[in-house]
Amino acid sequence: MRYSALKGFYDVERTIGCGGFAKVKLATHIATGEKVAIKIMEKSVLKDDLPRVKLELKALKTLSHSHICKLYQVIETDTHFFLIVEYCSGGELFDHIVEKNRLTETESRIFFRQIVSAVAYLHSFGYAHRDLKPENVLLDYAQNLKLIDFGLCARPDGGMTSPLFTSCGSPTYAAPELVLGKQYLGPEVDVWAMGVLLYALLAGFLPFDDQNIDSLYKKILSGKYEEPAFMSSSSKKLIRQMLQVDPKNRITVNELLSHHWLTLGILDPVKIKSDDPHSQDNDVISLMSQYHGTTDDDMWKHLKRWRYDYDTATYFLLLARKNRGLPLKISTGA
Ligand SMILES: COc1cc(O)cc(Nc2ccc(C(=O)Nc3ccc4c(c3)C[NH2+]CC4)cc2)c1
Repeated sequence: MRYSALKGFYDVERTIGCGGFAKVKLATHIATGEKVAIKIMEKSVLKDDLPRVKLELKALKTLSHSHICKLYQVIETDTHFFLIVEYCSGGELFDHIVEKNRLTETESRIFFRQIVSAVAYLHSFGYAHRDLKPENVLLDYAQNLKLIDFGLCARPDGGMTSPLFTSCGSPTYAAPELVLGKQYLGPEVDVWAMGVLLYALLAGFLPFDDQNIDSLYKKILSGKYEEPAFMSSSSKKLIRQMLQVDPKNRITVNELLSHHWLTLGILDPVKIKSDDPHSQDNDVISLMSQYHGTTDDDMWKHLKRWRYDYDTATYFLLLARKNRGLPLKISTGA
């Protein structure tokens, strides 16, 4: 299908993912030649899910973290939403686990620290992801972990206190209180899902799995799962603390940050460090101001409105190129 809104700005290539009401295409940002992913959503299909898109956009525009997939540009037409985001060339963490059968405790620790850092950062803004599953955890070119798909994330008014009613996310990772449709508070749901993720990293299969949805729910509500013999006792203990049926007994994200299993071999607790969301980079600014035939000051004034338009994408993508030690260039694509 031709997307005229992208014409001249992005060369759209193959489909790399398709979820419920969205399709994700690989594309090239013409001005910089950088690869991007474009999440395409048809408004007619979205219908009453439209507020979720608005909520995700609001979240993504405030979030800037090395382990959260970056938003570059938003294009809205009468019929579509286009989210231009960071291309995670390593694909899904899930495929990485399957390929290696299961990961060692050290490999799992490295990935899990990144997940906890991203989720703690998200929670510090009062958001909960609520759909943490291996398919929503991608890898970039350097095997850094990237959280994606904040379509279900919630920022209930008044931070995390107000209960969220909508049951959402995929059942295999759904916490018991979600399965019961109980009033629940976001953060604990993410801790349960991270427990399922850590189990999948270490075991290579899921703690609760069943073809039949009712028996899957029964297993989740029982909180009983197999503890493979090859798992270390400290790993088993940590997973038990995360897969507590009663959310009140579950370990919190903050306790995870300094948990000995996570800090083993690394002195400091996991940092929720976020690279400065919108730092001013003068090399990129001067290249863009030359290209636009304007002054550095005016270019920065224009950029720091963070409109998430094509110039915002060009700025972020040139910054990404610079961080990869590549030469900076802007071309007309002609
Ligand atoms: C903020 O980031 C978001 C937000 C959102 O709502 C959805 C996404 N979705 C993405 C889905 C996939 C990719 C992606 O890059 N997928 C990808 C890349 C490379 C390969 C694969 C998938 C699979 N085969 C191996 C190679 C990027 C964003 C992001």
